[in-house]
Amino acid sequence: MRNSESLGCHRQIVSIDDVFFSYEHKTIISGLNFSILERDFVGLIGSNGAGKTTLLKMIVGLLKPSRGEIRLFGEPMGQFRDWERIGYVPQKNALNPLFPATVREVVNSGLFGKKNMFRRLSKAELRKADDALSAMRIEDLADRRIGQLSGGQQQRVFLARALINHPELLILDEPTVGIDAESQDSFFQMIRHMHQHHHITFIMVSHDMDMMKSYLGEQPLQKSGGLSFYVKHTHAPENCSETDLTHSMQQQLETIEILP
Ligand SMILES: Nc1ncnc2c1ncn2[C@@H]1O[C@H](COP(=O)(O)OP(=O)(O)OP(=O)(O)O)[C@@H](O)[C@H]1O
Repeated sequence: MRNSESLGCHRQIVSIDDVFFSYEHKTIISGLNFSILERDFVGLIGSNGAGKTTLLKMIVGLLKPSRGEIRLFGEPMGQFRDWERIGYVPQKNALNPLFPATVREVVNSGLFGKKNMFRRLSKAELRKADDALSAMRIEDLADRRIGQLSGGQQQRVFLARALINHPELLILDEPTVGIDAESQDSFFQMIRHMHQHHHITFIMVSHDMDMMKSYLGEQPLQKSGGLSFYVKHTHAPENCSETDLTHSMQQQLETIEILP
């Protein structure tokens, strides 16, 4: 784990403390320690089956560590309730063309969390949905069925869904699988822009070593089992206070406009 003395004024967004995870008797993650700081970009790399998705699922509370603790925004996972602060785009395969939901319905579903899916949306919520659609430049697809879109278009829809609550932490599990090289480039460009200008903290799993290394450096910051963590972290000015940073982040998020 990184030395907390060297962390400046950046808050810990995720801290993973001596975490183990097993499926039945097979140990997948063993004694993992890692901290993710505000505005870090963490690239998670590992071979098939190394445990990348398992780790992300633990961070978003879908799986529970067999041992050890994960804290989110300083709170133990069991007490954490602010799930709208986290956007998660799971690994996916292309949707069945018959999947009935429209793009707008999929994006809106990001607002519901654990609340009733069938309630009416308020005007403010509808505005948030419009903002997310236009940030991803998919307004013109709003009434199309998501199953009928290309892989790259579907990926934008899932990103819009994850962005609808203006998350502070965005977690992406292999977001460009099945997307052509040109669309992958523009996707990564968009992600980099969001990291640099909108101060979102990222955790991204990808098998695209070239992209990861070009943005995050040649060497991983840490290795654990089959997982390698490549990290780009931003340092705040020496004299900043936590209050200043949080305030400036809020201002950024209020005026979020994603694309360069
Ligand atoms: N529900 C499950 N029950 C039992 N074993 C599982 C389950 N889900 C995953 N595994 C196993 O756990 C290991 C880690 O899986 P995980 O999906 O985390 O790997 P990954 O690093 O994300 O791989 P990939 O790069 O292929 O997506 C694999 O060996 C997998 O077969």
